[in-house]
Amino acid sequence: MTRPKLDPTALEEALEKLEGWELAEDGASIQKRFVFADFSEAFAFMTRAALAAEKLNHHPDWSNVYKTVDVVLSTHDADGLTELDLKLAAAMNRFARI
Ligand SMILES: C[C@H](O)[C@H](O)[C@H]1CNC2=NC(N)=NC(=O)C2=N1
Repeated sequence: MTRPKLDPTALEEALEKLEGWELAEDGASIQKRFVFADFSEAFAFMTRAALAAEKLNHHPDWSNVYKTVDVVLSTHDADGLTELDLKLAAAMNRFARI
């Protein structure tokens, strides 16, 4: 099911509450760099995030180098940002704090 794109005001408000997330240069995705204590912590985060992504049927574009995970979220089906990106971003912030 494709969700509607967020309007710019709703997006701005949501981003204020999502610590560390910012609008990417393309304006159609949000991004955050997570830096962990070591690779093991980074990979544990990715495992949790991957399970949450599967549950939401909404998947991150991400890369991992050692203890750093760079994440870009967008809704490819909608060519932009939807509620699903905010949900996954919030879940990732929770997992990064465990
Ligand atoms: C067919 C399947 O439901 C879709 O391709 C889903 C899968 N995961 C997805 N993930 C993301 N980030 N955006 C999508 O549009 C998307 N679509």
